[in-house]
Amino acid sequence: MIIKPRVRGFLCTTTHPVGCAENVRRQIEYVQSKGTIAGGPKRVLVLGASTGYGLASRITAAFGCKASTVGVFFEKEGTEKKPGTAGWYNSAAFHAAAGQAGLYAKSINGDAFSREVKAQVIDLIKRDLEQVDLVVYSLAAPRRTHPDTGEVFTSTLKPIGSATTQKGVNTDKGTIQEYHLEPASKEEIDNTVAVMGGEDWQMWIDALDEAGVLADGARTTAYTYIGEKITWDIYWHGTIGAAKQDLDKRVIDIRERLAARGGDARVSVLKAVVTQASAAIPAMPIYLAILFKVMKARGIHEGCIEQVDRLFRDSLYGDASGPDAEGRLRADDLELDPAVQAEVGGLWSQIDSDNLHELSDFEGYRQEFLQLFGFEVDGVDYEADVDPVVPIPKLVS
Ligand SMILES: NC(=O)c1ccc[n+]([C@@H]2O[C@H](COP(=O)([O-])OP(=O)(O)OC[C@H]3O[C@@H](n4cnc5c(N)ncnc54)[C@H](O)[C@@H]3O)[C@@H](O)[C@H]2O)c1
Repeated sequence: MIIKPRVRGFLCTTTHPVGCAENVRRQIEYVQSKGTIAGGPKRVLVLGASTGYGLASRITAAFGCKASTVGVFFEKEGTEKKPGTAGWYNSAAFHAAAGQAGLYAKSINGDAFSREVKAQVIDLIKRDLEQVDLVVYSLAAPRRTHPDTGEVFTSTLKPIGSATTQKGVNTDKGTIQEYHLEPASKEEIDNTVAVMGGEDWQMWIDALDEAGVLADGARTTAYTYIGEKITWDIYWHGTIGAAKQDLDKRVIDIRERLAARGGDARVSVLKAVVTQASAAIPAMPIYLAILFKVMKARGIHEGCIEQVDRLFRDSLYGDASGPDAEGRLRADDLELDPAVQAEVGGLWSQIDSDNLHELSDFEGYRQEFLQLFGFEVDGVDYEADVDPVVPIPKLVS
């Protein structure tokens, strides 16, 4: 099959297995070029391990720390007629590379919010690794079925308190538009917290600890975004921000639980990057396009792998950058540099459809977006026939 990108809004409905594999190969190469992470974990569970920050975490753990990894994700396999999801192909490529490097890697494809998947993971750890030293929580999901009540919660991306009108880019047309968003209802806020807040993270740690599969000194981290004024209306002060603030509350109990045996729990703040999750957030694509322009000009542009590699080396397993006043680990320092934010703010206030390409790196954003799905990756022959059926070795069903 010859596969071309088919983009609809913030989704690309096709994927390219070879391009996805190449993305994974490059991330591995990046981490290897930085050398071994001293004192890194040896047995790691990554929840949300197939794309974005979770994939980068799995790659950093495996190829930076030589860790055995268990990955959990929710992806679709390709068929003869239809490509699978990018996370499927990324995971197939990760498993192949880990196998070649002699690194243990097994994955579970299923709903991480469910009790069944938690039990499956615990069985797998008991059988193969005994315990884990690090649990990375990197799920980003639009909905969650509650394991106790069966209730289905759907998250929304809305402001809280008052309506907001935000600049955004129509990614199909490449034009700037104003987007009006009504404030979320109490129920919408609660539902978003139920999906993206810390309850499930806490359920995971409780279940793993009760099953005795957390090693003494085990650590866990969940990822958050805070950003600055430009995105606060829709992010930190909006429904998704409410969910992220729930992580900040839950981490205290989780930390106390792990500290009893010398372990630790931290929320880690990462910068804004292009992922399937962030592409869906209003105002994020245009913010990213401007941010890319500013950070690339200063030579400080970073993607998922650069961020997570730095987080592991400097904060999670290093002491170059300790917790902030709120106890969070930070890798978003370069994005939040006041000079960077001031420049982004200046461009933001001037941007319109006519100067979009001049004042922002919209082309860079568009390319990174397509690369998430394996397209526009250098060195890949997109005219060549490709088999969309790619097995994931060591997938536990
Ligand atoms: N993208 C950003 O700019 C950014 C910035 C800072 C923090 N973060 C945070 O990083 C975390 C990961 O986000 P991302 O942007 O890498 O997202 P992503 O969409 O790239 O990855 C989401 C992962 O979750 C998995 N997943 C989704 N639903 C699942 C389910 N029900 N069961 C099992 N797995 C499931 C997917 O398979 C995938 O592996 C989130 O907490 C996000 O808020 C993202």
